[in-house]
Amino acid sequence: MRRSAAPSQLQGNPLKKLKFVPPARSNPSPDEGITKMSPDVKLIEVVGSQNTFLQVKSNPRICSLNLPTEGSAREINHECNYSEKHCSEASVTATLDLPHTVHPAPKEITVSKGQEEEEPDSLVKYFSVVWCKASKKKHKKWEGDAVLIVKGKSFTLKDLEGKDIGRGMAYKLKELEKIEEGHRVMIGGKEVEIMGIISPDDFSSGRCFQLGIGSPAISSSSQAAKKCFSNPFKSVCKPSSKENRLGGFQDCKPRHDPHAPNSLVMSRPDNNHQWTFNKKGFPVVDVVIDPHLVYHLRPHQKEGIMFLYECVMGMRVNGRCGAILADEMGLGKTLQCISLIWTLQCQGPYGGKPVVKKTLIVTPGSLVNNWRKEFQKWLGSERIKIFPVDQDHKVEEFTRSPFYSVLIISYEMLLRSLDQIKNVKFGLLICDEGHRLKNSAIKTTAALISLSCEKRVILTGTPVQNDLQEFFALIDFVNPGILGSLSFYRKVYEEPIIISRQPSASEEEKKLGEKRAVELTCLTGLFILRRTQEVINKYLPPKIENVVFCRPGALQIELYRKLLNSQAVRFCLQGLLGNSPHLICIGALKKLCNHPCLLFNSIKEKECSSTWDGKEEKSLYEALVDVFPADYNPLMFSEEESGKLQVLLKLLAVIHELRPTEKVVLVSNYTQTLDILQEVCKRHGYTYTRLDGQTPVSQRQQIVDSFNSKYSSDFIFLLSSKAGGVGLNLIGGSHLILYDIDWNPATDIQAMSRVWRDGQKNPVHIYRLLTTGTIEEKIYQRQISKQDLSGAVVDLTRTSEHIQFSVEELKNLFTLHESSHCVTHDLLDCECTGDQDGTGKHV
Ligand SMILES: Nc1ncnc2c1ncn2[C@@H]1O[C@H](COP(=O)(O)OP(=O)(O)OP(=O)(O)O)[C@@H](O)[C@H]1O
Ligand SMILES: [Mg+2]
Repeated sequence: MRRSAAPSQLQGNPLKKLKFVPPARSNPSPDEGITKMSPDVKLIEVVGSQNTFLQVKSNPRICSLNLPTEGSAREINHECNYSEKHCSEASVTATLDLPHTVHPAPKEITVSKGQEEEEPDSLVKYFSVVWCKASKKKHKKWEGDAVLIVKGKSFTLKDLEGKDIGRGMAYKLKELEKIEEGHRVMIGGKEVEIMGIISPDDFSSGRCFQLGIGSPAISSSSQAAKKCFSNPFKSVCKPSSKENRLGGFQDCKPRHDPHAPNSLVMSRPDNNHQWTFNKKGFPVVDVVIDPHLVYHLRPHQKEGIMFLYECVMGMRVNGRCGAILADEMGLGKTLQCISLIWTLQCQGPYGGKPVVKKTLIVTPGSLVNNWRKEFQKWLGSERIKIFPVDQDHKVEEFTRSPFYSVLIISYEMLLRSLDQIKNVKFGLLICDEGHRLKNSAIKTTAALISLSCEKRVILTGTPVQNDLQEFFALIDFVNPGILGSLSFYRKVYEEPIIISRQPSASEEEKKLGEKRAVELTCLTGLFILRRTQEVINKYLPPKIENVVFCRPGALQIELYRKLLNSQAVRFCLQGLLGNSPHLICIGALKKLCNHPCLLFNSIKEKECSSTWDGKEEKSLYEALVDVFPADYNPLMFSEEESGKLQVLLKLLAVIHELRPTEKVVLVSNYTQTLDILQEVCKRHGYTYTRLDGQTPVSQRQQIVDSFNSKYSSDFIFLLSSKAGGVGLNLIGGSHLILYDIDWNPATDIQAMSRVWRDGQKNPVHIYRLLTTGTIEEKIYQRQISKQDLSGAVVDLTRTSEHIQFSVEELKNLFTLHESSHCVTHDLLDCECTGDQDGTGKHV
């Protein structure tokens, strides 16, 4: 029988050959790497002010130092069961919150709901097929590969993007018995020829669809992935004499001695790699990391460099040279990349020829200078010539000069200078804080894709966690096409995974979704590496987290009640208004928690503005102004009006007095709040510096450096977390106060990581201020439960605008608990009555 070949048949039928070897994990298994997030918590009541401290000990070695309590506070509970109630186990293995257990393939799998209803118990079989339109022609022109699902008496034909392309019902038993290799059958106007059997496992994992996306590359790569990552030193290889004889390259030596003690030698390319990339037959030479760098590297960084090297060299996934380094904040992603760049620019496995000539580093504007400093710190100024683009150093200078090999530029500047940058051939592209590329439609992503550089690395401490489309965009950026087209990805991975997570999902749907998720993790795990802060804990000083519950001031309570009684809030609760009015209400309550004068300013602004944004907002503010004294002047605000501000001032006074050499980073999400905090600093004579969205990029590093310097006289660093938080090193401060709370725990974690990172010398104290009984406590509770659920990092840019609430949730949010000292503590069902002294005895 002669027949034309369908696309996949041109290279034989890979499906028949396809033998999937599950890739070894480059990450620790859940058991190895579980991060216990369960904090040790202490509640501490600050006597006199009735404010409550909840102390979270996140490091078991922490000494129980609690500054503000000295002389003025007593511990009221330390036996509460908090850690059990709020503990969560963080998955450290991937950016996706996907399950990590592989369930054995079920013998019987049902595939679609419709069919399941008709024939719940029937056996399901899967076949790889080719199909064409039905015709009487002897020699068929096969149009494509497909997957045939035979369930009971019904057939479903799916193309390799997972879409249904044909269905047939009520086949005779005789017909069904004949279904085997070479047999032809008609399905929905299509003629189908059976090519082979697909195992239930290959179907449920989705691997059978990978024919369409070049699975051979992926499967062969799994060998590379099997390499043990835990001991990079094992792979030290001697150059073989046979290779050295090849082409008379006997003199080709590694740049550094691969046999020296502690040398870090990169993996040697296997035969496949040599076949593809060493056509000229250069001798294979060991690539050895500069011992000067190795001396400083932490074990996880050595591992990370090996991983990056293998990825960008195309050793882990054939023909793909992208990687995502998603280590948590502060793990030294910069140093790992610098080591990679320095290595690739000087060395290579084939004849020792450098792999990369020029590297492009794209980073947020505030970090351009940080990269320059890190290069200087690790490599000095002589080894490598870097060119950071700033006001005085334009891209043209780089493009004109052969002198520089590394261009460091901000995302904004990249867009402006794209035409010039396109003229340079970059061998390596590094995108720092690359989670911003999660949207393939944005200009920056399109611009970077247009650069046609194959070796792409995304660095991110806050990878996209649960949004499968954003995940796709990041993957597709570093390794274009590896997950197939977007429509394929949606059908084969996203849809089954999402369906399986819905409460209404059937057992089969759950299993299928889980399988697909595992498969997706396996595929992407080859080139994604994520380690948690656990790995550097032992190098860092202890961190003590305190959650401080602050009683609101009298004016705050009165205004809060009024706001909750407003028509706008009532309408929200009745679900009567569209147009997200609840966000306006939430915004007003949050402002009020920070300080009533912020609310006053909003009311006045709205009064003056000729265009009202809507009736709802008007009704929200109505009659509020009457609560303020007639001569209220927001510029002369009183500190007593805000409970949190009062606590803050006490806290600052204690730190200043007891630890005069230590410095404080004071964080808010709002610039208006920072204005208030700045005014407070002035009033109390505290020296300060400030960085927010308005701070010119060119000045940021200088501000950071001067604060970090031991000669700095600044006591406080005022920081807008959203504007400039990512990537900054603020190790000059050892106390960090979060003045307000964000819906997204990742924003707060970002801020905390500014001080608790490598280089920090003092124990770090984190204080989170929350107004008791108000929306702030609710947001905190939501944060905790969110962490409980995902146990990992979530998308930083997700703001309250994206948050949906049910009416029930809104009712809870819009309730003021006036009588409770600490609603969070009440919810813990803790048996302590709150009267316990620091010795652990009830008094
Ligand atoms: N091996 C090391 N020894 C000492 N200090 C180190 C080491 N590695 C990194 N550091 C320092 O740790 C700090 C944090 O590193 P880096 O800024 O690269 O973190 P990061 O992983 O990029 O975090 P983020 O996600 O917050 O940007 C820097 O000051 C860096 O110089
Ligand atoms: Mg960084």
